[in-house]
Formats: sequence, C-alpha cells, structure tokens
Amino acid sequence: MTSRLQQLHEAGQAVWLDFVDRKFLKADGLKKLVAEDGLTGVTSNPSIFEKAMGSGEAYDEGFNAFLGKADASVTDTYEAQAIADIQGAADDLRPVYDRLDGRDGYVSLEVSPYLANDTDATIAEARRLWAAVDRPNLMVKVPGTDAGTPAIRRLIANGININVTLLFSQDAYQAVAEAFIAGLEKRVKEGAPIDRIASVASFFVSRIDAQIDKAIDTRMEAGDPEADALKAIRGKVAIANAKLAYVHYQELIAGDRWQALAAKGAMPQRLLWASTGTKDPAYPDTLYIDTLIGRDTVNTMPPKTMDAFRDHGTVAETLTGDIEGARHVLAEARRLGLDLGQVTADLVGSGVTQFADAADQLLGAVAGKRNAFLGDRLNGMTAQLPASLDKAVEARLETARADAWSRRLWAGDAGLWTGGDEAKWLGWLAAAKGEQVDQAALATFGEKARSYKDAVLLGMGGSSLGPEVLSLILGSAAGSPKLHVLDTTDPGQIATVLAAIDPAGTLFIVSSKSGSTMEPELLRAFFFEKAGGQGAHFVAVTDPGSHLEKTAARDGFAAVFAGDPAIGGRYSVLSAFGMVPAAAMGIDVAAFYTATAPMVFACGPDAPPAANPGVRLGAILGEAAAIGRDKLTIVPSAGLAPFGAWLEQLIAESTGKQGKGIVPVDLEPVGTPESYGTDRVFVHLHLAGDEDDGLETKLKALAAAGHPLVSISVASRELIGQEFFRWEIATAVAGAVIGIDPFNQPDVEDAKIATRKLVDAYEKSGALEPETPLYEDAEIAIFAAGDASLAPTDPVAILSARLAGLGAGDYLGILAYVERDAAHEAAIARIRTAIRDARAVATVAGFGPRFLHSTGQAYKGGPATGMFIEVTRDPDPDLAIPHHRASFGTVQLAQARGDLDVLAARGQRVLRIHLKHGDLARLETLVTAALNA
Ligand SMILES: O=P(O)(O)OC[C@H]1O[C@](O)(CO)[C@@H](O)[C@@H]1O
Ligand SMILES: O=C[C@H](O)[C@H](O)COP(=O)(O)O
Repeated sequence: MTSRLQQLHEAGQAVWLDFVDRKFLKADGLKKLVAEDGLTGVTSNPSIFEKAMGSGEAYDEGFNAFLGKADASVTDTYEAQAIADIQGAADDLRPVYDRLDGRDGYVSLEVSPYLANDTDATIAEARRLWAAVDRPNLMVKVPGTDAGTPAIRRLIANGININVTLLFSQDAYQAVAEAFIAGLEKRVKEGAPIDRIASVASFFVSRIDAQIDKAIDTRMEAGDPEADALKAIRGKVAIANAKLAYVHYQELIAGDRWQALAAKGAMPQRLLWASTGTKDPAYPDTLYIDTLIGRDTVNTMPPKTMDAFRDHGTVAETLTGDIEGARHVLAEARRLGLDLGQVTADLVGSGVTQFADAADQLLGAVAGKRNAFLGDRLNGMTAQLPASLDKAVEARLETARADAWSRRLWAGDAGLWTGGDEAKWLGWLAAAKGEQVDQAALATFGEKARSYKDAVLLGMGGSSLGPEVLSLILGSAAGSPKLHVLDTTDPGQIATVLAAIDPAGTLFIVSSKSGSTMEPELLRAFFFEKAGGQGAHFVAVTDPGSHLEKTAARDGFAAVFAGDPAIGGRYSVLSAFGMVPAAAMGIDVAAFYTATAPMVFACGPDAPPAANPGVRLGAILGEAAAIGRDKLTIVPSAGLAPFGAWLEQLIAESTGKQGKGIVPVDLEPVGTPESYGTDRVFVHLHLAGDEDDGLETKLKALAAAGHPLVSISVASRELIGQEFFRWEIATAVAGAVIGIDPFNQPDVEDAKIATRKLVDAYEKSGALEPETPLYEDAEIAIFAAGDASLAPTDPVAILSARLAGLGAGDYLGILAYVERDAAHEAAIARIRTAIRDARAVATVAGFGPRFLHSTGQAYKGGPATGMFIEVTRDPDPDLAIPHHRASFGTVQLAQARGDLDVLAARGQRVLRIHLKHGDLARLETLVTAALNA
C-alpha cells in the first residue's frame, strides 16, 4: 500500500517537509522520506534554523571551523552551517529534481528577515545565497512584502528560483503572481530561457485562523449577539482564503498571458500551503492538509503534521470543492466586522518580526558560542550589578534588540541618537577593520622612522591621547624611536621634552584633525625652529584640506597622512591618528588590527545587543547614568593605567552635554565603600599578569556594598585595540540611551574663543587683562570669577565655604595648569582622596590645557554637579613662542582664565587658586585645613 503522503502526490499535490536539522540529515532522514513517502521538497525559515542551531552541540563541529577565525562574523558562522544543511538537503533531493526534470525536488533557504523592507538589499542577498549554495534545485525565499515584490520580479528575471514567503492576503498573492510573470516576460524579451525557473507562492494558513479565532473568541466571551454566526466560521476563514487564492491561480494559468509563457516551457508558480501545523489543539491535526488538496499545489508540513497525515489523513480533492461556501465564509467574516484585510496586513508585519526575533535569538546563541570559543583572544567582560540596575539593563538590551540597535548603529541610522548628522560620524567603524589607513605605507614609514632615536607627537585630545596610550602600554619596538607626547602649553613640560631629545635629529609628528588647533600649531612653530627648519623630520596627520596640510606642504614635511573627516578626534585612534604614531614606534600595524578584530566582530551589526560586548557595556553605562550613577570610575591594573586618559575623553566629550552625561573618574585611588556616594559605576580593567595590589578585595567589597562593578580582562597588552573599539561602541550606545549626539562637542568652542580673545589682546598690548583677586598674599591669589557668594576672607575660609557646597551626587574637579609630572600627579591624588573621603563625592582631575580637549566638554556642558578648583602658577621659567609676543606660559594662563570664565558662565561652581611659586604642597595644606574647618 502506498503511504497516504504518496497518495497526495498522486492527487497532484507535492509533499514538502517544513524542517531542516543536521542530525536528521546525517541520519538520512530526508532520503527516507523521499523513498517512503514520495517527498519532493524542503522548506526552511529562520525559526526552523533557530530550533536546529540555537541550542545544543549538533553544530559545534561546523561552528568551530569559523569560530577559530578572528575575523569571521556571527552571520558568517551561522550561515556557513545553514548553507551546508541546505546543500545537503538539495543533494538528497537531487535525484527527485533530475527525475522530474526540474518540475520539483527543491529546497528553500530564506533571505535574512532583517532585509524584508529593503528591495535592493533583498536582491543582493538572494543573489549571494544563490551563488553560495550553488545548487540548481535551490529556491531562495523572499517575503511577499511591498519591498519584496519588486525584488521577486528582478530575481526571477535573473533566473533564480524563488519561494515567495509570508503571503497572507489575496492582494499580496496577486501582486507576486504578477511579479513572477513579469520577471519571466522580461527574460523572454531578452531571449533567455524560462523553462527551468521554478517558483512557489507560500500562502500561510494557520496563522490567519489563529488571529481571526482570537477575535471571535473575544467577542463570544463578551456575549456578542452574533455568537452563533461567529462560531460557524471559526477555523474556516484561512481555508476559505486559500481556496480563493487557488481560484485566482487557475484563472491565471488559463489566461493568454500565462499560456504564451507556458508555450515556451514556463513552469507555473505553484501555490504552496505553508503554516499548516495547527496552532489550536482543538482542531484536527491534519486540518490544513485534508482541506487543501488540489492539483499543482504544494503542502509543506512540519514533521509532526506529516506524521499525523501519514497516520490518519484523508486524501480527496478538497481544494476545488464548495468554492461558494468559501466565498460565503469570507462574506460572513466581512459582515461580522472581522477585518481580514487588517489581519493579513498585521500578519505580514508580525511575520517579519517573528522571523527577525528568531534570527536574533540564533545569532545571539552563535555569538555566545563564538565569544566563548575565542577565549583569551577576545577580552572578557563580566558585570556585578545591583538587582534593579541589572533589571533595567536587561530590559534595555531587549528593547535594543527589538529595535535593532546593533544593526542600526552600523548602518548609521541617526534615529538611534537625535536624528541629527550622526550618520556622518561613523567612519571609525570601518577604520577599526584597518580600512582607513594604508597599511603598506605605514610599514614603510615605520622602517624609515627607525633612523630616529626619538619621536615627538604634537597634538591635543583625540590626536594625542590614543598615541600616548599606545606608547605607554605597548611601547616602541627595539630600534624604533621612543614616542614623547606633548599635548600642552605648559612651558615646564615642553622644556622637559626638549631636554630629553636632540631636536635636530628627532621625528616630529604634528597631529590635528582640524589642522587649526592652537596648541599643536604653536608647538609645531616652536620645534620647527629648534629643529633648524628641517621639514624632512616632520610628518603631519590631518584631515584632507586642513591648514596643517598646507603648512606641511609649505615647510616640506616628509609626509602627510590623511585622516577620515567622518571620524571625530576621540574616535580616531584606530585610524591614521593612532596608527601613524604606532608605526613610528615600530608597532606592526597589520598585526595590531588582527589582534583587534575579534572585538570588532564581536561588536558587529549581527551580534544582538545582549551578546554584543560593546552594546551591553553601553547599556550598563547609559542605564546607570539614568539612575544617577553617572560617575564612571576607572580602576585599571598597573599595566593598563594609561588607558584611562583616552577613555576619559571618549566618555566625557561624547556624553557630557545638554546637562546630561557621564563623568569619568580616572586615577582616583580606590577607597572603602563608605567613601563613595550612590553615584558610581566602577570599571575594573585588568591586564593578565599584573599584580593584584589588593584591588580585587577592595572591588569585591564595593560590589558587595551594592556598587555596580564591570570587570574587563585583557590577556595581553597587544589586545588593547579591542578596548578602544569596545568602548567606542559602548559610548555610542550609552549616548543613545542618554539621548544625546555622542559625536559632537558643543561646549568646547566657547573656552577656545575666550582664550583666543585673551591671547589676541595680549599680542596687541603685551599684557593680559587685569583681574581682581578675592584674596591675595605673597604666595597665593584666589579668583572666583565674579562669584558673589564667596566672601573675601582668608583662603581657608574661602575654600571651606566652597567645599561646604559639595553634596550627594556632586563631583569635585582639580584643574591644574601646571606641569604634568609624577610629583604633581601624586599631590593631586592625595588632595582628591582627602576630599573624596571627607565628603563622599567623586573627584576628577585634569592638567590644563590637556583636559580642555578631553573632559572639558563634560565639565562645561554635562551634569551641573561639578565644583572646580582651578590651579595656576607663575610660569618660571617661561618659554617664548617664535613669531608671537605671548609666551607659552602666557597662553596657558589665558587658557585657564578663559576656561574659568566659561565654567562660571555655565553656572558651574569654580574657584581659581593661583600658586605664585607653583607649590602644590600649599594647596594640599589649604585643602586639609578647609576640610577640617
Ligand atoms: O585633532 P584636532 O582637530 O586638533 O582636535 C583636538 C581635540 O580638540 C577637540 O576638538 C576639543 O577641543 C577634541 O574633540 C579633539 O580631539
Ligand atoms: O515555508 C514555510 C513557512 O516558513 C512555515 O510553514 C511557517 O509555519 P508557521 O506559521 O508554523 O511558523
């Protein structure tokens, strides 16, 4: 006796299997169905693959081949397995395809559900899959959405077999049938063959009943007066809808237009009944098979439904029976106000979402496996968060998944942020893959640089902090120059570098994106003169067309390396701005990108938020800020200590604006739980092999006391590039959570203008505008920028009155316009600790003018919780600037004053303490006295 399924085949209906799975294929399950049940096709969809691959180990062997590659994306990893399954299934069905001469024997693979609303991307993806699977009996599944329909026409015209999926309404079916015919007609016009192009139109059945029945049940439960009429059509609408689609099909193939194509050998686009597993357990499990049997159709069945039909299905030509009854059912549905049009429209949308959700789940699972497999090659991250924050983070990750944040970030969708010009600032994504720089040119440059003992980089903010991290964490290769970074106007610091080098035999890297920043321009002029005007010892890194580019040409620089104007300074370290100095230090740039790649791919567009280390971190930072934990406290192990200076700029300048944002706290010694308020998030960056120094214990105590703690582990220094990228993604995402544009810096300009005004006035008059101190003696002068709340008493009283204003959630900043050296750093750290422990407030510190191009944005534009002590001193000795009346010391003072004015104008609480002899010990004594007052 032939099986019931085979009898279906005899009745003219093809039986396909709505299922794929590696184990099943390996066990020859498909071959068995072909042999025993006359099976002639297979369909897959994202949910089917999610079930197959999303859990368990069946695919691990296949995954491993990809997981080992640092630069394989999650999609590559998953897709290779899906393609292998589809190829396997296609090969199992190949004898059927050959026997039936291409009339059947197909296997379907669906384009990414993420592309359902993008015609061109769908076309490109379908072509790619067609080529990758490389089997004549493949059908590419394309959704019959508004965007999918034109893609179907073009793909058919390309000669690609298409399974149109997610069809629910008559209108959509008619549109795709038209697209199919038009595609074939186009080929005819072009003289291309049409006899081997197969297509099916997958009409989804059970999902319609599930929706309509739900509406019916709700109304019946509410005691609808039409209860009987409603009940009479329960479970009948989807079948009626399918029957009428078949009526349309029959009319279509009887028409002249189709007959003309048929005469040329065209195969009709068969109707395929999909979604035929019953969703309502009250229905017979073979309902959507028994009722839809008709010639030249396909029914794709999940295994359970197939087993049920084999066991107790009924074979009879039912599809063409009682068409009037079907019309009546639909007319009744209309009369009863059951809006089939709306239901089918909604089902298209929810169908796309459902498959996208499945794809997210699958990609998330693969991403998790991938990250685990990479082990130490991918920097690790764990988080211990208080329960409420943890909940908020997970909720954010889920909405971010549903709203496709990972993909939208990479696609440059400005709607993720403020809908402004954010898309223009995403060049750093490609740069991280090494695509911005000319790696060969950098290698040559690195070779040439070996003739120098020292290299000095002149630049500010994003143009200096990344290179400094690279030099302090990676260091120069043997035989390559040592890199000194000068991002200051402090005469002492400039003199220190000058004394450490032979200026006539040093490589100078002048680095400025805009090419018009004051500090590098003054430093360039200074060192150009010291180097005897040897332009050949200078290179510039700058964006195309800048003023610096012109200067470099004028002065005969050895090279100009171009940046990408689509990258802001603080996101530029993985572009020329980091890699030119890296090459100068003899760092192998190609190897650096290779080491960075695992994080770039782990944070890729296809890694859903929860499994994406950058997006996850961004969600933590953003949600923490939202509950007032806006002080990101950076706690590195010794080997990673320099990283914080780069991170500070990224976080502060990106998020600190419009009164919102995150205030980074770097280099603040770790304290006990009592020394902190409830405004902190701690991030521990640990380099394997670094001494613990009791840090772990201290951090454990903080986490136990309810402070959020993020722990990042870095297996070796060479992996530092991964942290650059992770934090760039995290910052962009935190910006999205906070609701600001993370790529602009609206408040930096004002301080620059204020400074320029003071310097210009000096150039004319030879003196800075006079100012009146609140207090002055032989050692110090105190200025309060017109703050009338402070009385001109003694210094301890003034400072103590100022510090008394520090409350919960506030932070104290020491803005020191002095040389950045170890002694000053230590003194400032002591002052910070004293204030932090006495007031339980966060403390930050910056050396001026370096911080102006970094954290300065947040201090001015971020949360209005800052209180600042600006420290200046009389420059001694000072340094002249060629062609300028103002010295470096004067410029630095003007910068401090400009900054003070702008901070005060923004309503921030600020005090300037001028230490005439630059003695920070005096400040320490003052602070101690003020805290005890
Ligand atoms: O590279 P540039 O254009 O000299 O800018 C240096 C730095 O100054 C800033 O514009 C802030 O003043 C930063 O964003 C930037 O990294
Ligand atoms: O082509 C097959 C369809 O993707 C499948 O039948 C959908 O079935 P479902 O509605 O049960 O998910």
